[in-house]
Amino acid sequence: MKQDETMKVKRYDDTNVNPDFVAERKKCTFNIELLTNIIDGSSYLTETRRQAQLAVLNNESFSNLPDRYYASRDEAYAQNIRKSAAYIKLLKEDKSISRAESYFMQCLIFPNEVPPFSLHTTMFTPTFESMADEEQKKLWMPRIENYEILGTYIQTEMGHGTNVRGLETTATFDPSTDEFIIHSPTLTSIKWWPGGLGKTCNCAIVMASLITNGRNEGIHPFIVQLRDFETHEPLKGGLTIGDIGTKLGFHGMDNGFVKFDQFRIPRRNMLMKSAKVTRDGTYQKEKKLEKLKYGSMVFVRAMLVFNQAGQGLAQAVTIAARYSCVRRQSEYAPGQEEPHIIEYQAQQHILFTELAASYIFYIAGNKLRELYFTMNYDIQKGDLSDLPELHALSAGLKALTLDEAVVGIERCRLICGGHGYSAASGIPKIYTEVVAACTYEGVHPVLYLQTARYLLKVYQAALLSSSASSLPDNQSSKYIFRHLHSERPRFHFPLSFVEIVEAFERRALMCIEKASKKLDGLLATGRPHHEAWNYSACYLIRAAKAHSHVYLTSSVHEQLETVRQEDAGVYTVLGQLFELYALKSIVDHAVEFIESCGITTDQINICIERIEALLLNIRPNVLPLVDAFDFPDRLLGSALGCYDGNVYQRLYEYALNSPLNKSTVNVAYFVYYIAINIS
Ligand SMILES: CCCCCCCC/C=C\CCCCCCCCCCCCCC(=O)SCCNC(=O)CCNC(=O)[C@H](O)C(C)(C)COP(=O)(O)OP(=O)(O)OC[C@H]1O[C@@H](n2cnc3c(N)ncnc32)[C@H](O)[C@@H]1OP(=O)(O)O
Ligand SMILES: Cc1cc2nc3c(=O)[nH]c(=O)nc-3n(C[C@H](O)[C@H](O)[C@H](O)COP(=O)(O)OP(=O)(O)OC[C@H]3O[C@@H](n4cnc5c(N)ncnc54)[C@H](O)[C@@H]3O)c2cc1C
Repeated sequence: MKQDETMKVKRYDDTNVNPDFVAERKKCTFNIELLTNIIDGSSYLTETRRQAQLAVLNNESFSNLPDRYYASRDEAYAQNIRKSAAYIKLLKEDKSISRAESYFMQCLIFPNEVPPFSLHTTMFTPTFESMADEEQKKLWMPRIENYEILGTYIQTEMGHGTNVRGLETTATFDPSTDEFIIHSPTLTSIKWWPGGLGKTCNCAIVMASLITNGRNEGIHPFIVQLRDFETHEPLKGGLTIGDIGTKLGFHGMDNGFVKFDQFRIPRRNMLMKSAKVTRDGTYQKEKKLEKLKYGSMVFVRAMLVFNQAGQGLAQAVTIAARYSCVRRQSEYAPGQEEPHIIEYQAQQHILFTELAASYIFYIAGNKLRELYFTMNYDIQKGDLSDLPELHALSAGLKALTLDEAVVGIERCRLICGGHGYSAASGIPKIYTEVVAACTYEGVHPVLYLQTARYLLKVYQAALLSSSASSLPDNQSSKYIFRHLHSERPRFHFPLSFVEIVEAFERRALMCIEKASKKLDGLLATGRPHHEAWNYSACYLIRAAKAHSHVYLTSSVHEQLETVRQEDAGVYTVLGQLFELYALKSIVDHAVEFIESCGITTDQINICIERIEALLLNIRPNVLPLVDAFDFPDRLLGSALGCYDGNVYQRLYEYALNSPLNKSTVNVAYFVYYIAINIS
């Protein structure tokens, strides 16, 4: 990114800070900057992020006016298009902007928003790059990279989302014209939900059943132009397109529908890297590359762990923590000043356990992102051996971290009392964005079952192997094999960090064994496989969750081992958060740990006592721990969570700006009430 010499806006206003915050920040026992580097991934990424954020704050085209919480849907969409236009212009003009810089800029330009063009970068382009052949890339990529083509990803239909093989849209090859005919044969086959489809995008990858020579060859991707490149009108020839209407959140996003009525596209618009239809209609495929078509789903699922679960929860925690250090309530000691609500143990238990979870998701999410890019490098070159592990991990972690994050965000809102319910707190917006991610890219029961399907295969292979070296070289195979072929360790309380990871692994292995036994038991009674699988679902989902917890604890433990060499202060606070998250999970799933690790209820009680001690340990650092996330105020968009802690002034300003306050007597009240009931 080109450096801007005129950068003048500071990311924080550190004048006029609430004195309570000044006192809190003085209690800090560790190097905040070092922890920020860990959260970002490196000091280089911290610096990159800050520069990118400054560039956004200095650019008036990216302001959020009119106020984002008062905007109607039309206004919210228009604001997003205005900012998108400026952002895309910038990306086109400054080719030195890196992928990381553009990512950081986008997060701040569209705070807690998925903007209308985002499907272009997250799904349309990656799917095209992965599924198009070289000639197709040469033809299309320049216009895609130049944003002349703005694409979305069209898979889901009104009647089918999860069951991709059950999609009804057809792409029938017509050899007489060398074209595919895209068609929606029923009401339920209307494509429904794609982001940016309603009003914004001019092209799409459409997933449809390929039919040639009378045979249905299954779901394949096609690139389809939807709108005229000049007038932006939907193309003629069989398209009905629109916006699907208001949703729980995503107000600035035009999720859309499209009905195809015998709409024709050239044969070469089928993406032909792993399968093709020749001029005479012959279908050919490379079986080994078949699963590449699922690739963009794996990508987004892997990114959602740090981007939505980690960042979303961390933002809610930051808001709740800062507010808790300002808000005073109730008489604690008779006759004395009301304490800050942060001093109540009940508040600490919720706030600090969510703080711990946000650190775990952020750090594990960063590691998953790195793992994705490492593994995907080989996958794109045609070596798909890591794909099952990556698919299982990204599916399970997307589900588990988002499940826990949305509950955590709501708990943060609740511990802010009444002001948490105001849009001004910023938490409702965070919630509606993050909870959407629990649905898109796959609903969670379905994703857990995908993870479990893989785990049972790994388990069977580990059972039959006498040496780990004969198994695939990945984390799942390693820990499952190791614990399957070794004695259960004796656990000592309080648990060491190494023992914590071991305990999570033993628990996961037990859950996998139980799921396997359950399935085998049902099969042994003569039930068909699909039925036995369905009635093992509760066991299978427990196994997938337990396995995902193994990744969370082991990857953060790995991070801790590195930090230990570097800085004692950061190691101590990060260790406290790790222990708190792990112990809370053990207590929440006590039955599974008692059974799998041979521990007692008394030892669970030791964990409960230890959690209370950790709350006291964490208390002095609470504000520095959320400061370390380094969220600019604009990103949080919160009167309660600003860096300077001037909560009440901002709440008052927010209310004064309410459109309802533009007049002293509202016209509706005058017309409908006074006119009818008082005159
Ligand atoms: C800090 C530095 C920054 C650096 C820069 C970072 C860059 C970051 C960039 C971006 C950040 C992005 C942040 C994200 C922002 C979010 C924006 C997103 C906006 C919204 C997008 C929403 C898009 C959508 O929702 S698209 C629709 C998604 N739909 C689904 O997910 C449907 C779910 N259903 C399915 O996945 C499948 O149909 C199914 C798997 C459930 C069932 O299918 P099936 O019946 O055919 O499968 P089987 O069960 O029979 O399995 C067959 C076989 O295939 C394997 N399989 C299945 N899925 C996959 C897969 N995805 N990958 C690989 N393999 C898969 C399965 O395991 C089976 O294998 P076997 O070997 O066992 O046979
Ligand atoms: C905000 C948002 C943005 C989206 N963006 C896009 C997009 O850009 N492009 C796109 O193509 N799609 C998009 N989608 C669609 C999304 O991917 C689907 O909604 C999602 O995959 C779920 O499919 P469905 O809605 O058909 O639910 P269904 O598949 O009907 O599932 C409903 C419920 O049934 C249960 N269930 C279903 N199948 C099973 C099973 N096999 N086992 C156990 N339980 C099951 C689950 O509890 C599930 O929650 C978006 C959705 C949302 C909410």
